[in-house]
Amino acid sequence: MAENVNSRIPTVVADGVDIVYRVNGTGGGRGSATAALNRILRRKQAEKAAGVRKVHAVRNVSFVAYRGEAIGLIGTNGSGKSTLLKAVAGLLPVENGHIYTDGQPSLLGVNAALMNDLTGERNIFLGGLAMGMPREQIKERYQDIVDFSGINEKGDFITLPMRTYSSGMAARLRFSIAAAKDHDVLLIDEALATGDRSFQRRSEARIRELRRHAGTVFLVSHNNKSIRDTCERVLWLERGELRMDGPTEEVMKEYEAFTGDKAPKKPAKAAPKPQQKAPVPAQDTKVALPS
Ligand SMILES: Nc1ncnc2c1ncn2[C@@H]1O[C@H](COP(=O)(O)OP(=O)(O)OP(=O)(O)O)[C@@H](O)[C@H]1O
Repeated sequence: MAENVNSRIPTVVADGVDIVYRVNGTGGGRGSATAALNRILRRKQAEKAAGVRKVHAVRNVSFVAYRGEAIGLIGTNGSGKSTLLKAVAGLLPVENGHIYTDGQPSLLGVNAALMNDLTGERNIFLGGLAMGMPREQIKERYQDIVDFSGINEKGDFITLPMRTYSSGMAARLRFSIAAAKDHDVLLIDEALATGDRSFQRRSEARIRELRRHAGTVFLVSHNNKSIRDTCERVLWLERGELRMDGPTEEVMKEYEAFTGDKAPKKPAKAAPKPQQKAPVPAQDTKVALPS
């Protein structure tokens, strides 16, 4: 019953959010050959080309997230998932609309603070401090973080600089540091994609735990299984717009039909499904992948 009450407490409210990137100097550097070429080729637009180009990454997105929810954010490449997360974390301004958050959102908490030239060990302290953990608490949780990350499974890597880690190892350490703290709102961008299966399982279990501690978790992933295993609600963004917001299975079915992922694994069993595949609009698929 207590959970029911908790689940009605809003933690993130996005109200008609637009996010626009402004890219400077899309015409090339002032004196560069590219700029000169641009002027020749696009005389009329020369001024425009030297100016600012806008990328409208998120369009009129509204949703309310509640305490205790784990919400998956899905969508094809370039659909605005990371952008929306950054805005919820307060790292990007919104052009129109508002984002309200209750508590401190952490975009995997420590990305910005970690330093490649420092050892994993040092980075655990740095990341912990950046998330506002007291030094004593970091010391207490240090070994758990190392064990969770699995960095030392194949040798004493935690005492080596982070630049010597593979991208998967670095992502695991980042997630492990971030997950050591109970967050009000934890925003996870693809962290689970880089780890191996056993790390993914540990991470998923930890996400479930974080939810129980009354936080809200957002998970961006292209791994549909991770989304299904971790989230009970999914927001589907496409070309910056919120296409669907609903229970995981409902949204995933539509999304997989859209991306064509609903590959018939066992044709014999798939017999009744062609009906669902047929209504997928062909144009949608065509416009879905800008990058
Ligand atoms: N720093 C930036 N400057 C300009 N445009 C950007 C910037 N970052 C992202 N974009 C653009 O914003 C749009 C949304 O990008 P975003 O990274 O949010 O998508 P995504 O759904 O997270 O993609 P992916 O699944 O490929 O990671 C894209 O068109 C992208 O080109």
